Amino acid sequence: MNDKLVIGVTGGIGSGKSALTREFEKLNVIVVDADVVAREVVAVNSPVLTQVAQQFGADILLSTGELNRAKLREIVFSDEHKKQTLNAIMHPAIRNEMINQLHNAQSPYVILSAALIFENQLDKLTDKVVVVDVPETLQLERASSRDSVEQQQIQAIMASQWTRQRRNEQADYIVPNDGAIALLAEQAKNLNTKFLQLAADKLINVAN
Ligand SMILES: CC(C)(COP(=O)(O)OP(=O)(O)OC[C@H]1O[C@@H](n2cnc3c(N)ncnc32)[C@H](O)[C@@H]1O)[C@@H](O)C(=O)NCCC(=O)NCCS
Ligand SMILES: Nc1ncnc2c1ncn2[C@@H]1O[C@H](COP(=O)(O)OP(=O)(O)OP(=O)(O)O)[C@@H](O)[C@H]1O
Repeated sequence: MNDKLVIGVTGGIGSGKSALTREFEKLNVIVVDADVVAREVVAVNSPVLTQVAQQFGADILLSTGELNRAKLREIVFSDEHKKQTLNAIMHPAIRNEMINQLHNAQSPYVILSAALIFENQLDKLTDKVVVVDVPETLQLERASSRDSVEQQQIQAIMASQWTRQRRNEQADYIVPNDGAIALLAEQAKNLNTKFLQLAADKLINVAN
């Protein structure tokens, strides 16, 4: 993405992307988060939410006009075709808004955090990709306790994402997250030093 260094952060559901990017935010790095953008594009009365309601029926909306996320999650992760329908509506809008936010970010480099970086070829927007890596059992445990969602549903979501091995093979950097959260802070600090250098190098290369 032109002269600005973009670092992707990815990992499966519950791997700890948000936990890691919070540490980068503490170092004043701007983070564009796909899950946050995915909520922004379906704001009440937005065109994307209208399309979702047209496809999935008006009862996918709560009485407040907001998206009933739990209901849509149950529908799309038990029916591949419906998931593809939702992805086709939402992913282009998410991508456009993420590009917009990356352009506007004012920090020496910017982070793009998304579970589906490789699946959706969002790595075309990034210079390097960090994979947050945990064993699948831990992913399942952490995601289901965070969201109070049955493990079976988390397993269905995991099955719709790349495997741990495939993701790790594509990584430029791997951050293990099977230890304490404090260890993430240390890893973020070390990577930040590296990325600031890469950002400076990129600026010089673009100028020449
Ligand atoms: C189905 C929805 C409404 C469920 O909402 P809910 O609040 O329960 O989950 P949330 O949005 O916090 O997502 C939790 C995690 O599920 C995984 N996930 C979400 N959507 C997808 C998807 N289409 N394919 C694979 N994994 C997904 C990601 O790891 C994500 O971090 C929501 O996930 C959604 O709008 N999904 C489509 C948009 C999307 O693909 N978002 C992922 C970022 S690109
Ligand atoms: N090292 C850790 N030790 C204990 N709990 C952790 C650790 N890292 C993350 N968690 C917890 O695990 C859960 C999942 O982490 P987080 O929300 O950062 O994952 P994520 O990759 O952003 O997930 P998603 O793709 O679903 O958005 C959270 O409740 C978080 O507080």
